[in-house]
Amino acid sequence: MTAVGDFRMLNLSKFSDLDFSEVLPAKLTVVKAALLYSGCKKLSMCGSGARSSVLRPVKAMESSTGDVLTKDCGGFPGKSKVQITTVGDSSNIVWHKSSVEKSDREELLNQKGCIIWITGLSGSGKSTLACALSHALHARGKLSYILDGDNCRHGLNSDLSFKAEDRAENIRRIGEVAKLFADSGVICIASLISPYRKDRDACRALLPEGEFIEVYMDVPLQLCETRDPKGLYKLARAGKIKGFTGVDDPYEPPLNSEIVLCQREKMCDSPNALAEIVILYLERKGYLEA
Ligand SMILES: Nc1ncnc2c1ncn2[C@@H]1O[C@H](COP(=O)(O)OS(=O)(=O)O)[C@@H](OP(=O)(O)O)[C@H]1O
Ligand SMILES: Nc1ncnc2c1ncn2[C@@H]1O[C@H](COP(=O)(O)OP(=O)(O)O)[C@@H](O)[C@H]1O
Repeated sequence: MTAVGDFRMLNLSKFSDLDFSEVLPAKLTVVKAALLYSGCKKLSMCGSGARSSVLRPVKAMESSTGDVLTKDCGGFPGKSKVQITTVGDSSNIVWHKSSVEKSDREELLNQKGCIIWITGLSGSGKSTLACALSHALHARGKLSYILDGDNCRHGLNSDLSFKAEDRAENIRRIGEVAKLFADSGVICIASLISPYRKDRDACRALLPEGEFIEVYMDVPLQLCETRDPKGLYKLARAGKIKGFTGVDDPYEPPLNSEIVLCQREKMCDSPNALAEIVILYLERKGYLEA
């Protein structure tokens, strides 16, 4: 990391346990407050104490190509060398990097951000597992958030139908949102049918190796149909819902899921027991500590 500009480097690791409010002038107390609030022990901070009445955190940033971006998040005027790019249909855009990084947030939360992607037929127990898992993580002091396909279709994805390209867009959007949650340090639980392998794998590719954890609810269609808590299979069989997954629309089972939860008639583990399997995986992979 290259530091730029006129500033003094402060290393929080030296300050985090000390109370400077009595010995430092007011300007530096502002810095201390910003540092402590960030909770990031290795965060290097700098401020132009001599001229500014409010010290702002500044950190040098690098573009993906390695160029140093001198634009700071505190709005300092001065020369800026920025990387202007085009992504999809968005042209002339610039990636703004924050001085508080994923690792800083993870340290604050004492966990690692990741995505638990639960896939399976309607009625296979995705939402039930997502709730049990979120509850169990909460009980351990771990922050999680559920992105449920059904729920997202009430807002973010209410413009999408169940035809293949709309399902793909549904999955893409949830994947992108889940990626943001993971970057925030949260354990993001995405629970949606996501019937196509290609779409799930595209979401996996958005994250660094290991951070996308696919959980396959391996439950036979017949059992899902017997459960039918919303009566949707009955409507689909009666021809009143067209293109229902498993009935007249495809479901492509994952080939290499990190976790497969196999449920058969009269051989179903409780939702809490299934959640424990996922938690054990997270523990072993180090996701439940920073
Ligand atoms: N045609 C069709 N096929 C499958 N499911 C249907 C359909 N129409 C409505 N529903 C209801 O929508 C829920 C699935 O939404 P998802 O966003 O998870 O689906 S997908 O990932 O885009 O395939 C699904 O919820 P779950 O039962 O929780 O899976 C259904 O309640
Ligand atoms: N582990 C389980 N054992 C037995 N029944 C379950 C289990 N998980 C879920 N169920 C039941 O199956 C039905 C479908 O569960 P749900 O979580 O809504 O599935 P999905 O979100 O995949 O559609 C519900 O009636 C739920 O109570």
